[in-house]
Amino acid sequence: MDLGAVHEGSAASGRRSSEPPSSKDKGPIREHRDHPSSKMSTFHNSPISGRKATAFTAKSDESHQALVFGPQGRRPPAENQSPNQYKLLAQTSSSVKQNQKVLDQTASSRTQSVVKRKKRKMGMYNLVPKKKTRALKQQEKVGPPSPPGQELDADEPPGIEYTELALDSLDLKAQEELFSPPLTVDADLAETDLAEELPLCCCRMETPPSADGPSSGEQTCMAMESSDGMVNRCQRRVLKQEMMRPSNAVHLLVLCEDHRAGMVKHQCCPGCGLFCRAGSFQECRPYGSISHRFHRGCASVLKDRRFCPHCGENAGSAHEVTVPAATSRAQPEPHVTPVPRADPSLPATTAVVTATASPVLRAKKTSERTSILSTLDGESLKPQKLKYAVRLLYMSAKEGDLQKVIHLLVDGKDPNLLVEDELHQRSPLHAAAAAGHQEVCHMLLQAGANMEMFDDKLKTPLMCAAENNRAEAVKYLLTAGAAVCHKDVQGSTCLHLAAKLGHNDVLQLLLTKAAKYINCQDDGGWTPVTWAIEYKHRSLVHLLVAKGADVNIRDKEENVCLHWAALSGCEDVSQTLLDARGHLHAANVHGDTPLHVAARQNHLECVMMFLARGGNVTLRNRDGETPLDCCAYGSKVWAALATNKKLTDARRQRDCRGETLLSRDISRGYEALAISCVNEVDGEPCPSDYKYVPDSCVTSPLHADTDITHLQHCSCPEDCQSSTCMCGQLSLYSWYDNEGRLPLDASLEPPVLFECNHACSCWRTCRNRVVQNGLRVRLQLYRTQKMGWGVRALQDLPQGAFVCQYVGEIVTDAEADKRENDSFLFTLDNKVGAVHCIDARRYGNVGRFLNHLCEPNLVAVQVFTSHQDLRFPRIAFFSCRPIRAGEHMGFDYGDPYWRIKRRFFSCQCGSPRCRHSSATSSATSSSSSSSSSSSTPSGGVQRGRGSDATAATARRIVGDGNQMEN
Ligand SMILES: C[S@@+](CC[C@H](N)C(=O)[O-])C[C@H]1O[C@@H](n2cnc3c(N)ncnc32)[C@H](O)[C@@H]1O
Repeated sequence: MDLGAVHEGSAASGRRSSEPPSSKDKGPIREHRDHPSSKMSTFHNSPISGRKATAFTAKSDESHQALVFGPQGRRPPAENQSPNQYKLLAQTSSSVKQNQKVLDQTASSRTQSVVKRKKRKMGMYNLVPKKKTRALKQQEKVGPPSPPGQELDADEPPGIEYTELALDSLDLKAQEELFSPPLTVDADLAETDLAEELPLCCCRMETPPSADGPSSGEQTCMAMESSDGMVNRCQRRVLKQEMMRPSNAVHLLVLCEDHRAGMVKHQCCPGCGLFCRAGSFQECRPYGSISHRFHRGCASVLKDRRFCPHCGENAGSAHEVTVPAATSRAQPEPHVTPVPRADPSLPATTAVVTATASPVLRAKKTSERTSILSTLDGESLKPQKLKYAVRLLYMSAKEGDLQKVIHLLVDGKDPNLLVEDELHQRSPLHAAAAAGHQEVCHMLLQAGANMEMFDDKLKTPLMCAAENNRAEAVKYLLTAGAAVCHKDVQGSTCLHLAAKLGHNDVLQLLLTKAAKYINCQDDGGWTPVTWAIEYKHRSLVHLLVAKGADVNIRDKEENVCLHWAALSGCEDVSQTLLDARGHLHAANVHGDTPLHVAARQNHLECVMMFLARGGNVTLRNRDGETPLDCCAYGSKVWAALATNKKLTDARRQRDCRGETLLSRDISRGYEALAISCVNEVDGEPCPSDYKYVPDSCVTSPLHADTDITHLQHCSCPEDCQSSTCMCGQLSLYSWYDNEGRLPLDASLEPPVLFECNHACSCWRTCRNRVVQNGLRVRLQLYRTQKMGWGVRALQDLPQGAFVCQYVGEIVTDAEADKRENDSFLFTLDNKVGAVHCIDARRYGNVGRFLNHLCEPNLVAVQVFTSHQDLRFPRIAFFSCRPIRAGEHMGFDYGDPYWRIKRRFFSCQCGSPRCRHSSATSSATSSSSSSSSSSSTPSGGVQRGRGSDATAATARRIVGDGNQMEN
């Protein structure tokens, strides 16, 4: 990952193209990553491209539940045998005699049988399900024919020993698979896999001595020497009764000590059973000086390929050897060298088998009197096939061949040796985990495999499983306790690998144990979510972010996740990152913001998204470039950025005029529509010396009549949809038209309205309910030039529209007189009982900001809704003429108000017909002062008293209830 390189190489901008490489080009990121950072498409040197598929078709041999170690294709296990025993086969002496005829069979028939019995291999053991023992016993009798030379007499005595290893104790999925029919072998198996199908010789195995056999003194060696077409039988006496054979294709032989030694040295041809010690034969030398002898026609054949019948190496590499008969016995063993034992003190993780370091065996110079068994049983023999055996274990683990793995593990093969495999040096557990063979992993762990072993790339088996999307294997290894904290050579954890490769299920599994490593940075400073973003694994990004991935962690180039999202052009990912508080204006070491990167990459959607989320088109990087400078002139990205810049500039000019949004809703959500507050005049903050309340309140009991039985109500069965509805004996009918407007006659006083209420028979949706429905008009509180705060409409309003109420604290007249500030007092006087006022000074709604207009566009109307106590009408403002959006709204405070207030200030409504400006007030002062106590100007409802409470002389004009007296 190198945004700087992309930055530099951007074709869109063309910038930096002539510049020498900057210091960032030599940064640790590039050095470490070794990726072609000049191109976006090859951004990471991802293991995706370099990784070869390692998943093979899992092979499953016959269905098995228990493992029975016995001769191939021979007998089912005896049910009464004890588990956990591993014994070489015993064979009765009668069968030995019968086996004599095997020696006459041709080599070609051997190889054919090998091909036919693909799953019945020499040197391998069968797995027979314990529960199927009886059934298989019958099947075996009528089943696949035994190979030539291995046919059994129907009455063959049950003298063969079997050993069972109970698989049902393992509780593995493998049990199911073992019962399933064998899978077809993938035609694309690699050459090495083909080789693993081949049988191996069993030159170093022997049976226990048979009690039924002849005594040693009675028997001569059964070995047959072949020499250029001539076959000679050995005549030496047999000292030991243990039998041997080079392969299961030939019969067991009782041998003299000389031929026992020759057998161990692989001098007996597994194809025909004849010893190759003179004449012409093939010699395979798989590792250094080890020699495997066989006849040309006895090579194992599989898929038209020929292999050494001893070890499975390609027979093409075997050499034709000719040994003169006379010298054959005296020929030394030049190719055999001692085998050093692996140092057990060395840690398993460091044990690597290579061709050059492969130990080879020099067979013990045993005398004929030395027991070959002691040689066979001796540990010194084990490394002889070390490389091959370990590789076989590795390949078996890789292929998921559970039988073979178990066999090799039981045979003592080390599960912790690393094996060279294509690009890697890995342990069998790495291979099994990478291929997703959960049951093989389990078996290897049971055999002592190290779960935390590193391969040559410092990857653990868990990493291999994660990298290859092996969810089951990952789950198993996590359950088994595999550590999740390890880092490979690039500093990647298993989380990085899964995120990079888009392995959703694996990532979810890993997060259950590795959540605390979710923000772990690799050698480039990248976190798992960074990789998921770069490779556009959207669901993984969402998952990681939801699990707490920090999207603002800086990599070594100071990029945050949004830089990478901009680079990959993922608009939705960008959105997710911004929602997770990603820094849109974060600058990397080049000063580039995500908007610079998106612009340079010509990612229009990202650019538009960033702009929509507040991206700053004017920020400059270290080269002085804005995002506009980074994109191609005339492109869509350029157009989007240029348009945004124009709008931004215009807005800034407007901002210079000073309109500032002080509150998006002064009602704090209490009104159905938000009421914003702006100030474009001065620095006055949003009014805060009162509490916004949506309905009038009291601070001392008023005992309003809220008795429901006292309510006038309509008895209309449905609702009062008609303006002419006269339902009931009471004159409760709708003043409102179908649009909810109040038809007003400017020449008449506004009526007192009685809206339908909860005592009515109509529905709550009835048309005669407008004021009680609350605010329905978009209003704004704004700073006026000369009248302090004012209210304006943000929409056009027709005449008769309900605008808002005058809400405040309902107080008695006496209480009102005591109040210091009378600027927000509104008198409620219906000449019924004691007079009350609404004081919006301490508690109020938007109505408290309505100013006086000499040419008002609002009129105050008394309305009763939930009660009809005439002392406490609601004061509702309706538009008395059409109002344009942005128009200042106000009502006429009334002349009595101004007769008091003009001593302190004059009207600033600015109307050409203003009656209370300084100019007009002086002209009218003399006349008004003489008539102040008797005048009853209509329309004014605001109470005026003067700013000095002690000088208050105001008296209320009771009149029609809409006027006030001073
Ligand atoms: C109910 S408040 C209106 C809101 C007020 N403008 C504010 O800033 O809070 C009444 C006060 O507004 C001012 N006012 C209202 N109408 C006015 C006008 N036409 N000319 C001058 N001042 C006015 C006066 O100070 C008056 O006492």
